[in-house]
Amino acid sequence: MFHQNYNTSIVSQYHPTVRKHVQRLLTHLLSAPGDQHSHRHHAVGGILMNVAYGFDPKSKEDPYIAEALEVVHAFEAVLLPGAFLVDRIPLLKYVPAWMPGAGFKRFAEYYRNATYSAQRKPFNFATDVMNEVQPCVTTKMVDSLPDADDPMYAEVKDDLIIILGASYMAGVDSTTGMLSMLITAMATYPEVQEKAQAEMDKIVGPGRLPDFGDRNDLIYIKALIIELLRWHQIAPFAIPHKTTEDDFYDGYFIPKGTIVLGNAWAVLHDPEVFENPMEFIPERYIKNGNFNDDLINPLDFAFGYGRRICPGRYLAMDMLYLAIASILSMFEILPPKDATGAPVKIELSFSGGPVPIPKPFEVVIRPRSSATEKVIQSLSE
Ligand code: HEM
Repeated sequence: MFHQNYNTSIVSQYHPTVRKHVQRLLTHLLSAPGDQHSHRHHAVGGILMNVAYGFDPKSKEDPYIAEALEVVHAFEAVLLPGAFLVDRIPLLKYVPAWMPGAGFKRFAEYYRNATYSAQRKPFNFATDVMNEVQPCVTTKMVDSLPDADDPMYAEVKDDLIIILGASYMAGVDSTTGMLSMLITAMATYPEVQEKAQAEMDKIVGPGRLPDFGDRNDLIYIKALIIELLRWHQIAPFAIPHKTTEDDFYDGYFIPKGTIVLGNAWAVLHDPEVFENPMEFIPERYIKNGNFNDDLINPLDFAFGYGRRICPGRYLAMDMLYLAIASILSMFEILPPKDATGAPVKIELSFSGGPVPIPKPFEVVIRPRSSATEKVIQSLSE
């Protein structure tokens, strides 16, 4: 279902939705730049909900989003190795839920219910008012469900509900996190920002927003986005995989059932391959004015591997492209200043665990000129 609805040829159908939410993001950044983190989060969440369920969660307090986020954050907590005592003392699996040490059982029970509700409510809403929501993955997939009296109906419908829920839950913090990296990189490397904006001015011009049709001509922006995925990964070890059969790799025997972690960070920061790997240098991905295909491409690592590779990667790349190109064409991003007026270096801090999400940070975002301010004002819905 995921690959069918989020594959490379389908995601262009979602461009109007991506465009609408990115434009709303720009107007929010203009009117309340101090809330930039929550604006980005809301824009990405809006796209994912819109694509999956066909409704537009305009308010940041949308109850479906609030419920889903609670589950997202619990999921990120449980991915932490050793988050629960039972990880270290497996015998605790057999004690009753009320006993000390069995907090994981109460946690699991609470979040099983919360997940059930967060997945079903938006789905039920969309299917209850099918004629009012926009065509979306739900409306399309409900049509392909078996008849209600078919013995497979309940199981297939349940799978659909879970997968639709996963699209929001897996996509929102990861994509917003990459946009946090963008803001940090731009405030830290002003010369990169200037080059990106110079390209934008040359190819797009000052009087309009960039769109998907400009993508192939924006070589520097492409290199910048690829460098962003190399510089910081949102899940540097992906999700732990388990071997399904005995294997040999590079002379090592790997028995069936081994937990394997792909270390994207090590590959993408190898000083033998990438000069100054900790620095943000989009130019490394440009050769003779074209995109440099000779270098290891982070797209092969930042979204995981094999059968479990991120199925939302094409939509993620479309969201990143339009949000990044639009923000850079309209806004200037600067580091905050201290009491003496000196720029303060942004030090990113991350939520712990295998999916390290950047925490909100202070930054200055303002329109590049009165011309870009007018373009944004003209977008008001
Ligand atoms: C820049 C943004 C994103 C990044 C960097 C990212 C990265 C990843 C990574 C590394 C994995 C683990 C893959 C593995 O274990 O091999 C993953 C899994 C997943 N991602 Fe993404 N992702 C992003 C956006 C999205 C979006 C927008 C969606 C939904 C539309 C999504 C849906 C999923 C799902 C459902 C899985 C679990 C797949 C499975 O276990 O079979 N992701 N993602």
